[in-house]
Formats: sequence, structure tokens, C-alpha cells
Amino acid sequence: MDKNKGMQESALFVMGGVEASHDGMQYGVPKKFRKKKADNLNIQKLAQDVRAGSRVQLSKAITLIESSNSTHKAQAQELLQELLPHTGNSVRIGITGVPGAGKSSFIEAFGTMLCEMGKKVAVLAIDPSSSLSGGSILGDKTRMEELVKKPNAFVRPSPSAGTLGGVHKKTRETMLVCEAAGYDVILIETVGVGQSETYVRGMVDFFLLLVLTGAGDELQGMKKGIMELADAIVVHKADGDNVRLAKKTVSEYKQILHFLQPATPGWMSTAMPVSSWEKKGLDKVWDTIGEFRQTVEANNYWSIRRQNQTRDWFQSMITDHLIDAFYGDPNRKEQVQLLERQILNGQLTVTQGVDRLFSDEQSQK
Ligand SMILES: Nc1nc2c(ncn2[C@@H]2O[C@H](COP(=O)(O)OP(=O)(O)OP(=O)(O)O)[C@@H](O)[C@H]2O)c(=O)[nH]1
Repeated sequence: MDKNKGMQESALFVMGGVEASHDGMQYGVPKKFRKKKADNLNIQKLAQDVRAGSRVQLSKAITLIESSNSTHKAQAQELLQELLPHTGNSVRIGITGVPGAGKSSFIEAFGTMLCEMGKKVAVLAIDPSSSLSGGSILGDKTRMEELVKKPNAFVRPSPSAGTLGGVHKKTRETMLVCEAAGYDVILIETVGVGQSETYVRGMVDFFLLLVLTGAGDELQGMKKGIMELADAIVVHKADGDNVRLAKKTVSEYKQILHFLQPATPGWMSTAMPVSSWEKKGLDKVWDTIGEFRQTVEANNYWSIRRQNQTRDWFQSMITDHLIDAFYGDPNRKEQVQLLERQILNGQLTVTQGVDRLFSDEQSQK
């Protein structure tokens, strides 16, 4: 279902592109030339429109970035080239928490507060219609209703199916496009599962973990690894009967954080109570991010982390290219299946199978 949606979006982009470049004459021009001309015009114009702040064009740009079509991929790279000089100026914040921790309510309240402070806020969120987020298949749960109405907010949902907890292979590029569009704060939501946290940690400046009050048992069960990634822990839903318990939970987390390896060198991770319903504690979260920034800019870790982010990006792009180049060969699937059968029949060892695959590859070059 998500796949179809992606295809529709992709088609939408192509339609949008042709529309944008339609000069009324192109149908009389040889097809090959026509397409090239349209694509060229389109990318430049798209970059301009993104930078000028058009949310519709920003959406189209992201659809292009996410497309797996090879023409789109080349165009996406061209677009990134245009936009890269204008990136790097936002605060990149990752937000995680188990389903039900209240991530979308928090992002809605926090994002709205930032918009009201005059910030431009982009949210790369999880699509509620995807299964991992626990939302309705029919998508009847409207997330971040208030935030999407703000003129200085941009909310982009991504299906979590086939991705790492809602984080797309192209989330990094998407983030950069949002930065080029002038967003000051980028919030990246991820479901608290598997490796997604480590992945998001590798692309953000500040990482926030949402937990619930009365952590007692949860504290025991919580993976130490996730806590070690967090620059701050929000003890969420600290309202009504929960207020006192939330205070206690905050001090329990603070104690634990004391014994953990800091997520960011020079910064002591902290915990705080927040109620998104009552809009309490949200300003403290923003102040903490400000203090964090001052601290790590002073010890130079801000730029070191940014460099690490670029290095990670480079490495993951190499991997993507290798995989694409390898599986892009039309005979590859058949070849792999044949070797797989031979391995399972005991005719080849796994190592021999892999060697054969790559020696065939070399001999074809
Ligand atoms: N008491 C209280 N409940 C809240 C608060 N924020 C969210 N909730 C409730 O917590 C539940 C989960 O909130 P969501 O914002 O949908 O949480 P999520 O983590 O995105 O959850 P999933 O969509 O299940 O992944 C909902 O029933 C919310 O109404 C809050 O500040 N206080």
C-alpha cells in the first residue's frame, strides 16, 4: 500500500515537472530532446522555488529525492548540488520513544511553540497509516493538526514500512532540502525500535528520548543503549495525577544518566517533565537545546559532529551505490538464485559462492 502511494507521488512529481516546463511547443520536438530540456529547466526552477519557500515545491523535491527511479535519482543529485551551498543552518533534532509515548503530541506542541516564537519548523514524521507506528490503517488519525496549519511549519510524513522505524534511506537528503528551504529547526521522528535510533543519532545534533512516568519497571527494561544516545530525556504526560510521579521519574532518570557514558562529549544529559496537553515544560526543552548548543560549540564538538554526519552520509551513499550497481545488473537475481541453490545442495560453500559472484563481476569488466 505504501509502495503504491510512493509510486503515485512519484507520478505526481513527473506530472508536476512537465507542467512546470511546458512551453506549448514541446510536443513537436523529438522526444529525447524534449525530455532533457524539460528536466534541466525543471531542476533549476525547482531549486529556486524550494529556496523561495514554496511548500508544494518542497514536497515535490522530497518526492524526487525519495524516488528509486534512476532518472529521478540523477535529477535528485543535481537538485542537491544546487541546494547544498544553502544547507547547514538549522538545528537538527531527533525524537524517539516507544509507540504511545506521545511523540506526535509532543512534536505538535513543541513545533507549534517554536512557530509561535517565529521559527520555521520542518517535521519529518512517521506516517500514521503505517503499521509500526500503531496508527490506523485507514489513516483516520490526523496527527499534528494544529502544527500543519502554521504557515511556517512543514510536516512531511514518511511511511515506516520498509524503513528503519520511519527513517527513510533518504531522510538525510530530505533534511538538507528543508534546510535549503530556510527551516531553522528540523524535527526527525522515529519509532523506538531496532537500529533506527543509532541511525538518526548519526544525522542529528541533538537527540531527545520520550519516556513515560512511573518508569520503575520500564527503567529496568529500557535498553541502556538508547539512553546512552540521548542528550535529554523528556518524561512525558507530566500532568494531572501524574505530576508527582513524573518528578520522581525525572530524578530516577537523572541518577541513571549520571552513570552512563555521555551521548555528547562535554554535555551532561538531563531529564525533565513535560506535558504536551498542558503545554508545560516545552520552553525548558528549547532552553536545554540552546544550552547544549552553546556548550558543544564552545568545545568544538558541534562542528565535529557535523563533520561526522557528512562522513556517515558519504559512507552510506557508497554502500547505496554499490548495492545499486550490483543489483542493477539484469542477470544478477538469476545468478544469485543459481548460486544459492548450489550452496544449499552442498555443491559450493558460501565463500565459494560469493567468490564466484565477484569473480564473474570482475571478468565482465
Ligand atoms: N496525559 C497526557 N496524555 C498525552 C499527552 N500527549 C499525548 N497524550 C496521549 O498519549 C497517547 C499517545 O499519543 P501520541 O501523540 O499519539 O503518541 P505517539 O508516541 O506518537 O504514539 P503512536 O502514534 O502510538 O506511536 C494519546 O492517547 C494522547 O492523547 C500529554 O501531554 N498528557
